[in-house]
Amino acid sequence: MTIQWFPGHMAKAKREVQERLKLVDFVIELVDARAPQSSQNPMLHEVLEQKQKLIVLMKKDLADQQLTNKWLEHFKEQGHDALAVDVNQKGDVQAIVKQAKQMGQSINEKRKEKGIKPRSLRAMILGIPNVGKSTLINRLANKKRAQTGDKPGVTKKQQWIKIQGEFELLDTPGILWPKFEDEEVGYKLAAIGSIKDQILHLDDIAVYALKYMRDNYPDVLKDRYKLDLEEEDIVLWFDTIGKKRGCLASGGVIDYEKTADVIIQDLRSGKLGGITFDQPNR
Ligand SMILES: Nc1nc2c(ncn2[C@@H]2O[C@H](COP(=O)(O)OP(=O)(O)OP(=O)(O)O)[C@@H](O)[C@H]2O)c(=O)[nH]1
Repeated sequence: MTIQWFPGHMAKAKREVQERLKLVDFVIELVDARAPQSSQNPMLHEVLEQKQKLIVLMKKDLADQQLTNKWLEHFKEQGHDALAVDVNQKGDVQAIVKQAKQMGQSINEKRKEKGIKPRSLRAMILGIPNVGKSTLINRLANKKRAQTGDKPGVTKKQQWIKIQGEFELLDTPGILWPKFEDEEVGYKLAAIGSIKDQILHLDDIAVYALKYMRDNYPDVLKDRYKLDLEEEDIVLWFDTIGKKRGCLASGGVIDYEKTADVIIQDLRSGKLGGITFDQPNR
């Protein structure tokens, strides 16, 4: 299933999340480490009200490590607990459990001060499509549970899962829409695969990504694609990349669509190294 975010769907998603928020003590907000700002839901803070949250920057293995560290500092300066993870690293997943345990303890201490009996704390995972919600639930539960997929929009069903005796996690994550008012944010989200490829043209996404890399990661383009960055005509960049990667149509002409696809797949799979599209304090 792929979600298309029409106003009706957005209102329904908001309502569902608000309902389920009543059941939990804190939330684990997932953002994509490659675009920690653009991959936040625009109104999450409003929905959360006073609820404590742990921000988890997912897919750190695909992001620029230096910027990930800056983003962590940035979120901490804002008073949030924040962590960056690669779900394939057990230690990273364990760090979430440890942090959640600490949050639970501090919430329980506050309860105690108010004369409320401490109890096992409950949490839910929230995030935009394809950020890694189901994968993280699976890893935390240490089981193959929720269905996961490469395409945005594949999560269902509901139950509590005990996480190492430390807290209880709602089996179904809350899915919220990404930001899409701003065109540049749209390109960033498309580049990292958070919105459907059909919404923006593949070649426009590739052009956006190439220009961003020219400005922020020039060495990647020089090393990986041997591009002449003095050359301003992006079509010639496509020619170079297309030729190098065998993206040819009949008659030996460059297939630009195929070339765009190669660029995007290289980017999303991490073949170009860690790339991050949002910079803190910019
Ligand atoms: N490289 C990398 N890939 C990850 C990581 N976490 C998740 N993924 C991949 O991201 C893709 C999407 O993961 P899902 O768990 O299906 O994402 P979701 O947020 O549940 O998606 P929806 O069901 O669309 O809301 C999958 O291909 C995962 O393997 C990570 O830390 N690193």
